[in-house]
Amino acid sequence: MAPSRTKDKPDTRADFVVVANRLPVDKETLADGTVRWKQSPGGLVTALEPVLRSQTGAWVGWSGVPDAAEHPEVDGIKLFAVSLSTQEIADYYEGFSNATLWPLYHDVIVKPEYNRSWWNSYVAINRRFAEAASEAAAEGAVVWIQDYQLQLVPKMLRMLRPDLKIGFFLHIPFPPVELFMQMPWRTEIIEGLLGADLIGFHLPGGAQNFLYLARRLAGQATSKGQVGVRAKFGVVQVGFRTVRVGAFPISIDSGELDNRAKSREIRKRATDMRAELGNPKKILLGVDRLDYTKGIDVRLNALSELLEEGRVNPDEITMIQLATPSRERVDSYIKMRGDIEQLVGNINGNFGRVGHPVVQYLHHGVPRDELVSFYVAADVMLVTPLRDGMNLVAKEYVACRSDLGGALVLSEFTGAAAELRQAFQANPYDTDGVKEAILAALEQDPEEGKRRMRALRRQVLTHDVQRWAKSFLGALGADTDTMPGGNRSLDVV
Ligand SMILES: Nc1nc2c(ncn2[C@@H]2O[C@H](COP(=O)(O)OP(=O)(O)O)[C@@H](O)[C@H]2O)c(=O)[nH]1
Ligand SMILES: O=P(O)(O)OC[C@H]1O[C@H](O[C@H]2O[C@H](CO)[C@@H](O)[C@H](O)[C@H]2O)[C@H](O)[C@@H](O)[C@@H]1O
Repeated sequence: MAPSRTKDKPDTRADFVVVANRLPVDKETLADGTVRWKQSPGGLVTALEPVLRSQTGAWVGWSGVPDAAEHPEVDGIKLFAVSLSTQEIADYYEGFSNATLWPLYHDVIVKPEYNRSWWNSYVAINRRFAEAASEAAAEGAVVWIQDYQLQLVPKMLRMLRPDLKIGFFLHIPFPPVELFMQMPWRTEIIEGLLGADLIGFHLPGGAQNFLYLARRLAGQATSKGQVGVRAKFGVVQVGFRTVRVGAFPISIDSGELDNRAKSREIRKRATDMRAELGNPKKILLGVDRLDYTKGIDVRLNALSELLEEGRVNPDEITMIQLATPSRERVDSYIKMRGDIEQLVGNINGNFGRVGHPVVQYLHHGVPRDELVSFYVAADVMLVTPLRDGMNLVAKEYVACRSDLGGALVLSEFTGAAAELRQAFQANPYDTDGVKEAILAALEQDPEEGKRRMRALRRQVLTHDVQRWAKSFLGALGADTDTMPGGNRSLDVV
């Protein structure tokens, strides 16, 4: 992706429009006042950017900073910026989206805050996104709305533009009824979502939870059978309209990543990295936004106990934790950062040597090629969320391992766990279980490791993001003939 210059709002309407809280690029103003655009954080953008590039479409979203109304141009994608003020970012994004909905939908790992002025802002900003989408969409266009920040947009947009085909995809878990019922504006949210023609979740469980709540809160007639994966959709009857509900596990551009990871430059960089780290026997790796859902503390606590018990030798391992800054003004994130950094400090204080910290922790993102080199270099990938909608990092690691090396430790509570069955899976709340999974990954027999990695790669390479988009958009009734791939050829040794 090469963001180039900014321009006026695109003057033609598009037949295919993605609406997401974030644009694929964030605006950054450097100390000398120059402006540059860089890829936005998170898996939603990683997944959708190649999909939109393969279609001629438009993307409606926010540029990540206050009061920015420029419309950057990215690889031919028309970008429609939605401007948010500082107060709106505090109320709609940091408040209702990330201190109410995010924890409620992630098993209330921290306590959700229910604040009426945040809700009012959420309604107002959802209306602004609906108006922007309406402006961007041509007559009869397909509009694909993304994620929890925009759950009211489907209904608002339908009222503005009944001619459109409207899809909605939720990138995070959809909670069970016992938790969702806490939400003071629960009926408004269910009715907002029901404005779509098709509502997608990563897993059948989320779809099932939604169907139950549509029946209970919106009083709609719904199907009762089990929802399948990319098949056997649920149905909600809303007056004369039929809304379909399905499970579509998201993925990555696995073929592209597989090729990139095989390049000579990446291989060499991975070898150099190992040498820079002092050629440890084993490299362990964590790659996450710094978020309390990701269970960074889970893996650090497990590692700390293994070191204390002498079951892992600190001279033989290095753990690298990349932690991209995220939602840094939200209280729970501020506290968690302190907790994680203290844990890292404790491990290094107790088990490190001068020139050899056991855990190398970076609180900033690294360039994509550097990240890919880390994946290639790592012997054990640690993915231990307490809850995660999918977790693309787990799939990226697998896509980078055409050498069939490496081992994946994976929390059962990620969406990815349903597909990556040959990973070393563990319950992140069971510290002993996580320790056993880490030890098993560190000590795996190389032939057994190859067998596992071959099976993981078969799943990731045949279920890529193009297939995800094609299955969702096909079910929505969009024309998917121009979309590439969906069933890339296997390239496993
Ligand atoms: N370039 C780069 N990408 C990163 C970095 N850290 C995380 N990512 C990407 O961010 C995405 C995270 O997606 P996912 O695991 O689904 O978790 P999410 O953050 O909750 O969306 C993946 O595509 C990662 O490759 C980094 O340091 N550099
Ligand atoms: O936009 P931010 O507040 O900086 O957060 C980044 C994104 O985080 C979340 O990502 C989710 O989507 C991934 C792709 O489907 C999925 O793998 C992961 O489990 C989710 O956590 C969030 O849902 C996005 O809206 C944010 O842009």
